[in-house]
Amino acid sequence: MNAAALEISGLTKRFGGLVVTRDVSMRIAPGERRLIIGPNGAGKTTLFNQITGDLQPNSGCIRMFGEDITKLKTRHRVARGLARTYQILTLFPQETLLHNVVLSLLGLRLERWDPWRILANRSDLFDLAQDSLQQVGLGASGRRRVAETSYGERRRLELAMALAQKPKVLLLDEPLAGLSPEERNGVSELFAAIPRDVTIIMIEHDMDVALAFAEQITVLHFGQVIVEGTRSEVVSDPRTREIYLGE
Ligand SMILES: Nc1ncnc2c1ncn2[C@@H]1O[C@H](COP(=O)(O)OP(=O)(O)OP(=O)(O)O)[C@@H](O)[C@H]1O
Repeated sequence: MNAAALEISGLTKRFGGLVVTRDVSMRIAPGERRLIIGPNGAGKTTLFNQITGDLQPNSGCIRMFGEDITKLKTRHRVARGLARTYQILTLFPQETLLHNVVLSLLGLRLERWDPWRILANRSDLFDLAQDSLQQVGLGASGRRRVAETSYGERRRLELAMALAQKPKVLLLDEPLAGLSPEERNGVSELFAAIPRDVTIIMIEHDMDVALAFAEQITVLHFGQVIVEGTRSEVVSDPRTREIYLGE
Protein backbone atom coordinates (compact mmCIF):
# COMPACT_ATOMS: atom_id res chain seq x y z
CA MET A 1 0.00 0.00 0.00
CA ASN A 2 1.31 3.46 -0.90
CA ALA A 3 2.04 5.81 1.98
CA ALA A 4 -0.94 7.95 2.93
CA ALA A 5 -0.66 11.71 2.37
CA LEU A 6 -1.57 12.00 6.02
CA GLU A 7 -1.95 9.22 8.57
CA ILE A 8 -3.08 10.06 12.08
CA SER A 9 -2.97 7.32 14.72
CA GLY A 10 -4.39 7.44 18.23
CA LEU A 11 -4.09 11.20 18.56
CA THR A 12 -5.11 12.45 21.98
CA LYS A 13 -4.98 16.04 23.23
CA ARG A 14 -6.06 17.22 26.65
CA PHE A 15 -6.46 20.72 28.03
CA GLY A 16 -6.40 20.06 31.77
CA GLY A 17 -9.26 17.65 32.38
CA LEU A 18 -10.86 18.28 28.98
CA VAL A 19 -10.07 15.69 26.31
CA VAL A 20 -10.35 17.62 23.05
CA THR A 21 -9.17 14.93 20.63
CA ARG A 22 -9.63 11.39 21.88
CA ASP A 23 -7.73 8.58 20.20
CA VAL A 24 -8.34 10.05 16.73
CA SER A 25 -7.14 7.99 13.78
CA MET A 26 -7.62 8.66 10.10
CA ARG A 27 -5.91 7.90 6.83
CA ILE A 28 -6.06 10.35 3.96
CA ALA A 29 -4.90 9.11 0.57
CA PRO A 30 -2.77 11.19 -1.80
CA GLY A 31 -5.01 13.50 -3.83
CA GLU A 32 -8.04 12.93 -1.63
CA ARG A 33 -10.60 15.63 -0.80
CA ARG A 34 -11.53 15.05 2.84
CA LEU A 35 -14.15 16.98 4.77
CA ILE A 36 -14.15 17.12 8.56
CA ILE A 37 -17.43 18.11 10.17
CA GLY A 38 -18.83 18.18 13.67
CA PRO A 39 -20.63 20.51 16.08
CA ASN A 40 -18.93 23.55 17.62
CA GLY A 41 -16.26 22.47 20.08
CA ALA A 42 -15.91 18.98 18.54
CA GLY A 43 -12.14 19.46 18.32
CA LYS A 44 -11.73 20.11 14.60
CA THR A 45 -9.44 23.14 14.85
CA THR A 46 -7.48 21.48 17.67
CA LEU A 47 -6.91 18.53 15.34
CA PHE A 48 -5.59 20.89 12.63
CA ASN A 49 -3.34 22.59 15.18
CA GLN A 50 -1.75 19.25 16.01
CA ILE A 51 -1.27 18.40 12.33
CA THR A 52 0.53 21.72 11.77
CA GLY A 53 2.56 21.49 14.97
CA ASP A 54 0.98 24.55 16.58
CA LEU A 55 -0.04 22.14 19.36
CA GLN A 56 1.69 18.98 20.57
CA PRO A 57 -0.55 15.95 21.20
CA ASN A 58 -0.39 14.15 24.56
CA SER A 59 -0.12 10.90 22.66
CA GLY A 60 -0.43 9.50 19.17
CA CYS A 61 1.39 9.87 15.89
CA ILE A 62 1.10 11.92 12.68
CA ARG A 63 2.73 10.74 9.48
CA MET A 64 2.96 12.67 6.22
CA PHE A 65 3.82 10.55 3.18
CA GLY A 66 5.15 7.88 5.52
CA GLU A 67 7.38 10.17 7.58
CA ASP A 68 6.68 10.61 11.29
CA ILE A 69 6.24 14.39 11.70
CA THR A 70 4.74 14.33 15.22
CA LYS A 71 7.75 16.00 16.81
CA LEU A 72 8.74 18.30 13.96
CA LYS A 73 8.52 22.06 14.31
CA THR A 74 5.83 23.73 12.22
CA ARG A 75 8.31 25.25 9.76
CA HIS A 76 9.83 21.85 9.07
CA ARG A 77 6.36 20.46 8.34
CA VAL A 78 5.77 23.42 6.02
CA ALA A 79 9.08 22.75 4.27
CA ARG A 80 7.85 19.18 3.62
CA GLY A 81 4.72 20.46 1.90
CA LEU A 82 2.11 21.21 4.56
CA ALA A 83 0.11 24.45 4.23
CA ARG A 84 -2.97 25.80 5.93
CA THR A 85 -5.42 28.64 5.92
CA TYR A 86 -6.77 29.88 9.21
CA GLN A 87 -10.28 30.36 10.54
CA ILE A 88 -9.16 33.84 11.55
CA LEU A 89 -7.48 35.84 8.83
CA THR A 90 -3.77 36.44 9.39
CA LEU A 91 -2.91 39.18 6.92
CA PHE A 92 -0.94 42.45 7.00
CA PRO A 93 -3.68 44.99 6.24
CA GLN A 94 -1.43 47.95 5.36
CA GLU A 95 0.58 45.94 2.84
CA THR A 96 -0.43 45.16 -0.74
CA LEU A 97 -1.85 41.80 -1.73
CA LEU A 98 1.32 41.00 -3.65
CA HIS A 99 3.48 41.84 -0.62
CA ASN A 100 1.31 39.64 1.59
CA VAL A 101 1.90 36.63 -0.64
CA VAL A 102 5.64 37.39 -0.85
CA LEU A 103 5.81 37.70 2.94
CA SER A 104 4.09 34.34 3.33
CA LEU A 105 6.70 32.82 1.02
CA LEU A 106 9.55 34.31 3.00
CA GLY A 107 8.52 32.24 5.99
CA LEU A 108 9.87 29.26 4.07
CA ARG A 109 13.24 30.65 3.13
CA LEU A 110 16.52 30.71 4.96
CA GLU A 111 17.31 34.24 3.90
CA ARG A 112 14.22 35.69 5.57
CA TRP A 113 16.37 37.64 8.05
CA ASP A 114 18.18 39.41 5.25
CA PRO A 115 15.50 41.61 3.62
CA TRP A 116 17.94 43.71 1.56
CA ARG A 117 19.24 40.72 -0.29
CA ILE A 118 15.71 39.54 -0.92
CA LEU A 119 14.53 42.90 -2.20
CA ALA A 120 17.55 43.30 -4.45
CA ASN A 121 17.19 40.08 -6.35
CA ARG A 122 14.06 38.06 -5.74
CA SER A 123 11.88 38.61 -8.77
CA ASP A 124 11.26 34.84 -8.65
CA LEU A 125 9.29 35.30 -5.42
CA PHE A 126 7.26 38.13 -6.91
CA ASP A 127 6.55 36.04 -10.00
CA LEU A 128 5.42 33.12 -7.86
CA ALA A 129 3.25 35.43 -5.76
CA GLN A 130 1.72 36.96 -8.89
CA ASP A 131 0.94 33.49 -10.31
CA SER A 132 -0.78 32.54 -7.07
CA LEU A 133 -2.88 35.71 -7.08
CA GLN A 134 -3.81 34.90 -10.68
CA GLN A 135 -4.84 31.42 -9.63
CA VAL A 136 -7.41 32.80 -7.16
CA GLY A 137 -8.74 35.49 -9.51
CA LEU A 138 -6.79 38.39 -7.99
CA GLY A 139 -4.22 38.75 -10.74
CA ALA A 140 -5.09 42.41 -11.36
CA SER A 141 -5.18 43.34 -7.65
CA GLY A 142 -1.59 42.78 -6.57
CA ARG A 143 -0.86 46.47 -5.99
CA ARG A 144 -3.90 47.14 -3.81
CA ARG A 145 -3.55 47.22 -0.05
CA VAL A 146 -5.32 44.52 1.93
CA ALA A 147 -7.12 47.22 3.94
CA GLU A 148 -8.94 48.25 0.74
CA THR A 149 -10.21 44.79 -0.13
CA SER A 150 -13.46 43.01 0.65
CA TYR A 151 -13.70 40.10 3.06
CA GLY A 152 -14.21 37.71 0.14
CA GLU A 153 -11.04 38.98 -1.54
CA ARG A 154 -9.11 38.44 1.69
CA ARG A 155 -10.22 34.84 1.85
CA ARG A 156 -9.00 34.40 -1.73
CA LEU A 157 -5.73 36.07 -0.80
CA GLU A 158 -5.33 33.66 2.06
CA LEU A 159 -5.80 30.77 -0.32
CA ALA A 160 -3.21 32.32 -2.68
CA MET A 161 -0.74 32.47 0.23
CA ALA A 162 -1.21 28.78 0.91
CA LEU A 163 -1.05 27.79 -2.78
CA ALA A 164 2.10 29.87 -3.33
CA GLN A 165 3.90 27.44 -1.06
CA LYS A 166 3.19 24.66 -3.58
CA PRO A 167 1.74 22.46 -0.85
CA LYS A 168 1.33 18.70 -1.05
CA VAL A 169 -1.17 18.70 1.82
CA LEU A 170 -3.47 21.70 2.21
CA LEU A 171 -5.56 22.26 5.35
CA LEU A 172 -8.52 24.63 4.95
CA ASP A 173 -10.20 25.76 8.18
CA GLU A 174 -13.70 27.05 7.40
CA PRO A 175 -12.63 28.73 4.17
CA LEU A 176 -16.18 29.83 3.35
CA ALA A 177 -17.05 31.38 6.72
CA GLY A 178 -18.50 34.87 6.38
CA LEU A 179 -18.83 34.78 2.59
CA SER A 180 -21.93 35.68 0.56
CA PRO A 181 -23.54 32.90 -1.50
CA GLU A 182 -21.93 34.23 -4.71
CA GLU A 183 -18.52 34.44 -3.07
CA ARG A 184 -18.94 30.90 -1.75
CA ASN A 185 -19.62 29.61 -5.23
CA GLY A 186 -16.63 31.50 -6.59
CA VAL A 187 -14.26 30.20 -3.90
CA SER A 188 -15.55 26.63 -4.20
CA GLU A 189 -14.80 26.77 -7.94
CA LEU A 190 -11.23 27.65 -6.99
CA PHE A 191 -11.03 24.54 -4.79
CA ALA A 192 -12.31 22.40 -7.65
CA ALA A 193 -9.51 23.77 -9.86
CA ILE A 194 -6.69 22.83 -7.46
CA PRO A 195 -4.72 19.99 -9.09
CA ARG A 196 -4.85 16.46 -7.73
CA ASP A 197 -1.23 16.47 -6.62
CA VAL A 198 -2.50 18.54 -3.69
CA THR A 199 -4.33 16.58 -0.99
CA ILE A 200 -7.01 18.75 0.63
CA ILE A 201 -8.53 18.48 4.10
CA MET A 202 -11.30 20.93 4.84
CA ILE A 203 -13.22 21.86 7.96
CA GLU A 204 -16.47 23.48 6.86
CA HIS A 205 -19.95 24.13 8.20
CA ASP A 206 -21.54 25.06 4.86
CA MET A 207 -22.85 21.64 3.97
CA ASP A 208 -24.01 22.46 0.45
CA VAL A 209 -20.60 23.47 -0.79
CA ALA A 210 -18.66 21.12 1.45
CA LEU A 211 -20.61 18.03 0.43
CA ALA A 212 -20.14 18.84 -3.24
CA PHE A 213 -16.38 19.03 -2.62
CA ALA A 214 -15.84 16.06 -0.32
CA GLU A 215 -15.14 12.49 -1.35
CA GLN A 216 -14.61 11.18 2.17
CA ILE A 217 -16.10 12.67 5.30
CA THR A 218 -15.09 12.32 8.94
CA VAL A 219 -17.56 13.33 11.65
CA LEU A 220 -16.02 14.39 14.96
CA HIS A 221 -18.01 14.69 18.17
CA PHE A 222 -16.53 15.46 21.59
CA GLY A 223 -13.09 14.84 20.13
CA GLN A 224 -13.86 11.39 18.74
CA VAL A 225 -14.32 10.06 15.24
CA ILE A 226 -17.96 8.93 15.23
CA VAL A 227 -18.62 8.28 11.55
CA GLU A 228 -16.32 8.05 8.55
CA GLY A 229 -16.91 7.09 4.96
CA THR A 230 -18.02 8.31 1.57
CA ARG A 231 -20.38 11.22 1.21
CA SER A 232 -23.46 9.03 0.85
CA GLU A 233 -22.43 6.69 3.68
CA VAL A 234 -21.94 9.56 6.09
CA VAL A 235 -25.04 11.48 5.08
CA SER A 236 -27.27 8.40 5.42
CA ASP A 237 -25.73 7.27 8.73
CA PRO A 238 -28.23 7.83 11.55
CA ARG A 239 -25.40 8.87 13.91
CA THR A 240 -24.56 11.79 11.62
CA ARG A 241 -28.14 12.98 11.72
CA GLU A 242 -28.28 12.56 15.46
CA ILE A 243 -25.02 14.37 16.16
CA TYR A 244 -24.59 16.88 13.45
CA LEU A 245 -28.07 17.65 12.26
CA GLY A 246 -29.56 17.36 15.75
CA GLU A 247 -32.31 15.01 14.67
N1 LIG B 1 -5.93 26.36 24.22
C1 LIG B 1 -7.03 25.82 24.76
N2 LIG B 1 -7.14 25.67 26.10
C2 LIG B 1 -8.23 25.12 26.65
N3 LIG B 1 -9.28 24.65 25.94
C3 LIG B 1 -9.24 24.77 24.60
C4 LIG B 1 -8.11 25.36 23.94
N4 LIG B 1 -8.33 25.32 22.60
C5 LIG B 1 -9.55 24.75 22.44
N5 LIG B 1 -10.09 24.42 23.64
C6 LIG B 1 -11.37 23.74 23.84
O1 LIG B 1 -11.35 22.56 23.08
C7 LIG B 1 -12.63 22.28 22.55
C8 LIG B 1 -12.52 22.05 21.06
O2 LIG B 1 -12.20 23.28 20.40
P1 LIG B 1 -11.96 23.37 18.84
O3 LIG B 1 -11.76 24.83 18.52
O4 LIG B 1 -10.93 22.43 18.42
O5 LIG B 1 -13.37 22.89 18.27
P2 LIG B 1 -13.97 23.00 16.81
O6 LIG B 1 -14.56 21.69 16.50
O7 LIG B 1 -12.94 23.54 15.88
O8 LIG B 1 -15.12 24.07 17.03
P3 LIG B 1 -15.69 25.24 16.07
O9 LIG B 1 -16.54 24.55 15.06
O10 LIG B 1 -16.50 26.06 17.03
O11 LIG B 1 -14.53 25.96 15.50
C9 LIG B 1 -13.53 23.43 22.95
O12 LIG B 1 -14.26 23.03 24.09
C10 LIG B 1 -12.55 24.52 23.29
O13 LIG B 1 -13.08 25.39 24.27
